Order: sequence, then C-alpha cells, then structure tokens
Amino acid sequence: MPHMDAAISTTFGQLPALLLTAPDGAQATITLYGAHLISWQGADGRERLFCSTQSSLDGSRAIRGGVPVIFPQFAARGEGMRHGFARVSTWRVLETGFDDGWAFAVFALAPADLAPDHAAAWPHGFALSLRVAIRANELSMRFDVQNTGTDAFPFAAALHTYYLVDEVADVRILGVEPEELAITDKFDHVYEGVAPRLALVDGGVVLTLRQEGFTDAVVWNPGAQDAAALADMADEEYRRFVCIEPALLNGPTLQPGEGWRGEYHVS
Ligand SMILES: O=P(O)(O)OC[C@H]1O[C@@H](O)[C@H](O)[C@@H](O)[C@@H]1O
Repeated sequence: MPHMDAAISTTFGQLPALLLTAPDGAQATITLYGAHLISWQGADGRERLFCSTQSSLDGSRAIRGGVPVIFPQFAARGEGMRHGFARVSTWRVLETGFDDGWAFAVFALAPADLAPDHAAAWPHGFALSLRVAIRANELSMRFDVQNTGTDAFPFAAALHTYYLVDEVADVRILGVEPEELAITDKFDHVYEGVAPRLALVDGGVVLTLRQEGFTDAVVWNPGAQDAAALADMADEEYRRFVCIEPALLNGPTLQPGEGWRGEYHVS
C-alpha cells in the first residue's frame, strides 16, 4: 500500500471538497455540496469534465458542470424542485480508501442532512449513498437509494455528467440512435430504454460509457441561444461540453426496506 491517503480535504471555490488520488496518479475532486464530482483526471493527466467559469461555488445554487446528482425528480417532471434536492444538499463522507488500485470515497445523504424546507417538501425516509472510484483512466460511480421510512415513494435519478470536449459540433455520440449522433444546435433529448453501452467520440479521444440500473439516458447541450440566457455559463462555453446522463426517469416505487442501485463506468 503506498504511503499516502486516498483522499485529502480541500476546497473548490468556497466549498469543502475531497481530493481523491489513486496510486497511479488519477485524481478527482468532489464537493460535499451535492456529492458533486467536479474534476476527474485520468492517470494520463487529462481532464474529462467541464465546469463553467461562471458557476456559483458557494452553495447558493447548483454547480454548473461536473456530475450533478439528480434525485428525487428529473428536471421539471414532477411537482418538486427542479432536478431534485440532492445536488443542492450537503452530503456526509462515509468512507474513503484504496481498493485494488482504485481510490474511492463514499458519500451519504439522509433526511436529517436536508434544509428544513426540502425535507418538508419530500417527507420520506431515505438513505442515499454515492461511491466514486478512480483508477488509471477509469471512473466508476455507484448510486444507492434506500427506503428507510414507513411509506412507499417513487423517484427519478440521474448522474448529469458534463463531458469536457474540444468543440461540441465535432463530437459524435454512439449508441443512443441507430446512426451516430452529432450535436449541431440546441439539443435536449431523453432516450428511454437505452443500450447499456454508449460512446463519446471527441476527435481522437473515445470514452466508453457503461450504465447498469439506469435504464435511460439524456443528452443535453443548450446551444448558443440558451447558453446566453444561462447566468451561470459564459456565452461560448456551450461549445466545450456535452451532457450525457445515465438516468432512471420512471423509477420503481420503493416500498419500505427496498433499495435501488445504479452504476456508471466510464473508461
Ligand atoms: O439548468 P439545470 O436545472 O441544471 O438543467 C439543465 C438541463 O438538464 C438536462 O438534463 C435537461 O434535459 C434540460 O432540459 C435542462 O435544461
């Protein structure tokens, strides 16, 4: 075992965060606000995630970039807050360590962690955990939802991943449509019942995206016009990312004691 810690405390903007480092040099930064993976660099030193230069980084609103955790509602598909409270709540660190060359951290969120108005608006007993692990040029995320309460609840979930790209118009996404998908303008599409293996091709760089438990995928880019209207994104920044999000849009209704797991593996 190398003489270093898998995780050290740091800050990102004004937000407390963990810096994970694998023995091979792969690194990731995760803020406790949202259990939000902000930066992921493979052992090759290349950053894979986009984060807006205009993002709030003080806990006053969701971070624009990285991997927002979406729970218990996707976008405006429901009466709760847009994309749910998980991305604007402060999670706890449960565990960090090494496992077979991986550096990992596990974060947890339960009702007692929520702002009172969020807890009152979604009054269910639940326990969330998010495990983030890195090794070589691979990222592995595992999201668990447990019903710890006495009533059943339906939910939606997603890992709203903002991939950093050279130029969005040159990107191709494989596996969501019969032909390869190119993003030529504003794009916002939900693919229900998607293949478990997708690919993102950005010039010579190919990322393989594998999801389990998440049955759906969402592809989003705001295009020039919507990006200009987003206060937390610079006008030209829409060119530097595409969101490909493993999602569970019509999740099962979880009975008391039941759980659900979604996994996401990027390499
Ligand atoms: O601005 P937000 O709340 O982070 O949402 C960003 C986008 O998230 C995507 O997942 C949705 O499909 C889009 O419709 C939405 O615009």
